[in-house]
Amino acid sequence: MYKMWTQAGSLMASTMFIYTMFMRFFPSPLQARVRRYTNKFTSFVYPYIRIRFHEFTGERLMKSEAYNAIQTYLSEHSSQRASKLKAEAIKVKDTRTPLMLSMDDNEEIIEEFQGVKVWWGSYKTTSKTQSFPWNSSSDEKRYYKLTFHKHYRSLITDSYLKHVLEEAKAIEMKNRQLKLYTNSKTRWSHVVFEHPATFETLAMKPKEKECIINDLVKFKSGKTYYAKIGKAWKRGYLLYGPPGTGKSTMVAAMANFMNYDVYDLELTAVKDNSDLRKLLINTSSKSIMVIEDIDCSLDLTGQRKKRKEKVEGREGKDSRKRGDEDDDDDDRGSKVTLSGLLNVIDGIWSACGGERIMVFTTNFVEKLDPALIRRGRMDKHIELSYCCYEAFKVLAQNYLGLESHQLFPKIEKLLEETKMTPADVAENLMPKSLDEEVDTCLHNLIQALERSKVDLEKKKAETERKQSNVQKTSENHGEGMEENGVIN
Ligand SMILES: Nc1ncnc2c1ncn2[C@@H]1O[C@H](COP(=O)(O)OP(=O)(O)OP(=O)(O)O)[C@@H](O)[C@H]1O
Repeated sequence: MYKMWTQAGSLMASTMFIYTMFMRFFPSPLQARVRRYTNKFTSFVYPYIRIRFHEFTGERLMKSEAYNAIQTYLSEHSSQRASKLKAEAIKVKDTRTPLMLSMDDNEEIIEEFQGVKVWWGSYKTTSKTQSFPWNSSSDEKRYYKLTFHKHYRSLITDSYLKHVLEEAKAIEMKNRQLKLYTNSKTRWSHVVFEHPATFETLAMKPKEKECIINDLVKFKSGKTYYAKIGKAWKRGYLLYGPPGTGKSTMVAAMANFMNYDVYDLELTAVKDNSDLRKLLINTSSKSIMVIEDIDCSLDLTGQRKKRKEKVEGREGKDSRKRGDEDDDDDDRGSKVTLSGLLNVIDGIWSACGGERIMVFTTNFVEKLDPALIRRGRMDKHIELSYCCYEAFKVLAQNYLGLESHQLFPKIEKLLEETKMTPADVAENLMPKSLDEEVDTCLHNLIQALERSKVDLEKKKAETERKQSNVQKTSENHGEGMEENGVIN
């Protein structure tokens, strides 16, 4: 054994010696020729192809997009397979972004694509840059190396690399942080969008929910379809219903489902149509543009109304209130008009990049100008209404983890007899203390529903009483007039 190691050692030393001599004393044309033959010989005995993807490319050393994509792809795939990983801590800005794990230096992973094995390795080279003898620094250059059998050259270079790039794009989309943009005058500012609402937690009839989800899915995958029919790749949704029925929650669920940024356009903060145009030009695709309470933001005569504060203490509305106060001065001279809004939506907003959703929300659909909500602008009209039994079941699951309970039939009956918004149902279901029992929460809801039923009956009786009074008065009035000979 010892003898074998000694022989191997001396063989290596001789090879190194010959190589050094060769590099030193042989003329360079001869060196090139020898290298060419060596390469040919190596590829004959070593039938694998190796491709390097360097981190920086070009003269200006731009970060290579291919390298980034491979890093993203391998970070997803290597975390299960590589034995040594390193965490890309810089990418972790909040808890929503998954920790990016990538292969450590000199690590290798093997994967199979259509039954063909490929090897990925992560390496770095260090070169010394020396401006002056006393001032030298080392330069680290990283690269990924892909190795595969030369027999599968076209499969790997055509299909596999395309697959890697596409997967990387999808992973990036999945992991990207959504942003919530809000406007002031002509500028957008943004914060990270972290609303937890999803379609699973949204309380509404399952069939209606499924219909909306299918519509969104169809829209997302409709790039070629929209191009074929010559229509801008955009879709409008009108969400209407009483306060607290989940319109804002649905916008958040849509954003999370589609993985789109949200632009919350506050029209009352925009000075005029020209500023509105500037704002809308500065929006990106893969986004949802929301105009909440459109009936309060825009007047059909072209004069803007001051936004009314409807529901105090609602999530996300406090900041808007503050925004209104800040922009009071601008409010006086603002002139965003309905036609201005329509022109911008149909013109610039449609023309600058696809994959855009526009959402209007309102409590009073009947107040809106038909031009604003006609199909083609607002393609889908969705009514969000008072809590039905099916919606209650979603809330019971969300808030109490309950699928069924003996009190459910009673609640079902009460929900049919009264009108309570999902917001109020949710509020009653929410445990008031850590140790509050599920039964107590359901009883709280039952009591609230019973109170609401009594109120509703009282209101109904009151309206009926008023109506009959009006009828009586008009009858008496009529009789009086008949007596006076007005009506013959
Ligand atoms: N359909 C729903 N599903 C789940 N939660 C809901 C639903 N509707 C309301 N909620 C709850 O009530 C709160 C208020 O709802 P939301 O702001 O979405 O109502 P809205 O219809 O937009 O009201 P407004 O018309 O006042 O803007 C939400 O934070 C959410 O917790």
